[in-house]
Amino acid sequence: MALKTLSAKAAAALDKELMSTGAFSLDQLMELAGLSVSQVVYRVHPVSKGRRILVAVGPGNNGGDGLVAARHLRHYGYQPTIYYPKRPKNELYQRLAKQLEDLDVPFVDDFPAALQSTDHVVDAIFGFSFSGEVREPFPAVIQAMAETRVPVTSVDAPSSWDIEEGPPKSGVGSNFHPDVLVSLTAPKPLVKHFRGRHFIGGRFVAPAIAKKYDFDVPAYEGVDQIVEVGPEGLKL
Ligand SMILES: NC(=O)C1=CN([C@@H]2O[C@H](COP(=O)(O)OP(=O)(O)OC[C@H]3O[C@@H](n4cnc5c(N)ncnc54)[C@H](O)[C@@H]3O)[C@@H](O)[C@H]2O)[C@H](O)CC1
Ligand SMILES: [K+]
Repeated sequence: MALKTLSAKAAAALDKELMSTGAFSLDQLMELAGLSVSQVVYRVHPVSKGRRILVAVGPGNNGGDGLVAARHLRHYGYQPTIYYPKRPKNELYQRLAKQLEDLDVPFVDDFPAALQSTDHVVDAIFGFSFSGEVREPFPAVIQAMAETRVPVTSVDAPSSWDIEEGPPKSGVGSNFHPDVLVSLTAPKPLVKHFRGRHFIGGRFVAPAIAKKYDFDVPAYEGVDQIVEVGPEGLKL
């Protein structure tokens, strides 16, 4: 079954609908999104491959997913480190950061330096609301993720990629190809340019809503919050 995708506009509308007529709160959706990300990391990078996970956190909800994932990873026995250069005043993000501080998760200022001593990177900088050229301080971070040999898992989108068109033709991000992608609820059109391991997460969409937005809810198994998309497409 070929993958149906959600444009940036449709993904934002779906988000809004889930939090209005769908009766979800943002905390709930973010918790489930971040839980999905943590399960993907556990699947592709078990603790035996190294405990150190560097999470690059952006200023929006994509970053919030990264903070939640880091908390779950800490409880699974990993040692997450957070790079969070633009911290919004918003209460939700402050609470997520406090929860990590209470678990003694370190926050660092120098991303390239932290990259020297990590086993895996989670890219939670930008998701479906990214547009235009990457602004400071993130160009050097994207560049470091593009150049490193440490595997990178991107949350919802490889940060700096255009949601519809994929990697920029030149400049920052044009050479960024993460190893793993976790699409939340449904893949975005950029996925046609992605060549790594691809998972769908965000197990919270009712069938009627998926039908309205014309995407497929994958066949999640048991207690899994994620499904890997094989070369043959989505298992339904
Ligand atoms: N329904 C779901 O699947 C859910 C997904 N979630 C996650 O939320 C993000 C989308 O979050 P949003 O807050 O709308 O935006 P982003 O995090 O993608 O980024 C906005 C943030 O970034 C800044 N920004 C935009 N462009 C640039 C740029 N060129 N340079 C620098 N900064 C930029 C902008 O100003 C904002 O501050 C989705 O992808 C999922 O990961 C939810 O967690 C739950 C529901
Ligand atoms: K991302």
